[in-house]
Amino acid sequence: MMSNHTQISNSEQSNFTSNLNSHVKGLNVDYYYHLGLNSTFDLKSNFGDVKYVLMCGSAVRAYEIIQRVIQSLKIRLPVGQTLAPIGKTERYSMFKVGPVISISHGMGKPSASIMLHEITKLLSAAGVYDPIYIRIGTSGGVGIEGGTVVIANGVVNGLLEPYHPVDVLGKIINRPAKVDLKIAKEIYDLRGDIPAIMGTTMSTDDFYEGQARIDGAICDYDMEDKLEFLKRAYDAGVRNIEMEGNCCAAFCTRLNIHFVMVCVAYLNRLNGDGVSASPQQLTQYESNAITLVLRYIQKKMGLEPTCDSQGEFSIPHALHSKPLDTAIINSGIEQILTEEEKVAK
Ligand SMILES: O=P(O)(O)O[C@@H]1C[C@H](O)[C@@H](CO)O1
Ligand SMILES: O=c1cc[nH]c(=O)[nH]1
Repeated sequence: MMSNHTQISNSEQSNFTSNLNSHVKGLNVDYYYHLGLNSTFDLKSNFGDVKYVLMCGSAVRAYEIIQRVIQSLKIRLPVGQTLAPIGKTERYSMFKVGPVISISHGMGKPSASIMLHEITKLLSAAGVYDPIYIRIGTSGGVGIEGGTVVIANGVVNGLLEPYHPVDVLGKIINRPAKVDLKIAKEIYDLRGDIPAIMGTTMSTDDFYEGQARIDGAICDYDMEDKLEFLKRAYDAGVRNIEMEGNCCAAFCTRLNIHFVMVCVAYLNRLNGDGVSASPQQLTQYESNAITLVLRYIQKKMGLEPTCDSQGEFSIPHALHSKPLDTAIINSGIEQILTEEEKVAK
């Protein structure tokens, strides 16, 4: 069932800079404080060629994504150079190769919103004209199986409304949250062997009560209430639930920036709440969403799509999950052993 909230936003080419806060233009120095950068850096030569801004919650995934970008766009780093995050990394991790930025936004809308303000001002100062922002996330599926990628054709908040409410000067502004349907459809058409659907994504303010889980530390409803809500969401077109999409969509809609969201489902929330898939499975699930986006970028850059659904690079599982019994203290330095290393010992 298609969403009631399916909407098209954004023109073919968008000069988002003309929509930007005019106060910023009057600043001597603009500080992108949480990125650890400011407008006195040579932004034009370092960021002027950016076209794609890939966003995700986790810093580890941002690194994985940029590694996969390097491979799929066949970019060769200058000999002797390795990839390093740009700016400071306490809050976000940002990487750039060619026309692609991969940046983490942390968990939840407040964190995502700060990153969006700062990266967008930075790109504007760098002279970037028409960027495409793509959130590559994880989510809980509603009526779909783990591993299925949902390309959002609409975004709603936890009240099932197609807005992102923002508190400004003591009042709530309900900003419309739209996705670029043309790009979303183009990505969907590249799904090939990857299980993918288009559907509405619900963005909540919380992982537990906000997503109708019954396994949080607080829960004032029962299983029947939970399923009633999830079924109501399903009937409204919702196919997955995450925590940043409506904020990103509303931000981009307000500035006329192309925005799409590609989130893999970790589980079917109609069957349970706990994320019980193995680290290997979760890596593969995340890879599905990354692969789809890389296929799109390859196509736009006139390259043969080379990404198979297994991914060409994956995070060592040890980075995803560090079982307690594999952590040892060695001369004061904590080491995490992989299964292979344990066997070797
Ligand atoms: O991009 P990620 O995987 O961080 O997106 C979802 C929404 C929350 O940030 C987080 C909750 O587990 O995952
Ligand atoms: O159920 C889930 C899984 C990942 N991220 C979410 O926000 N919810």
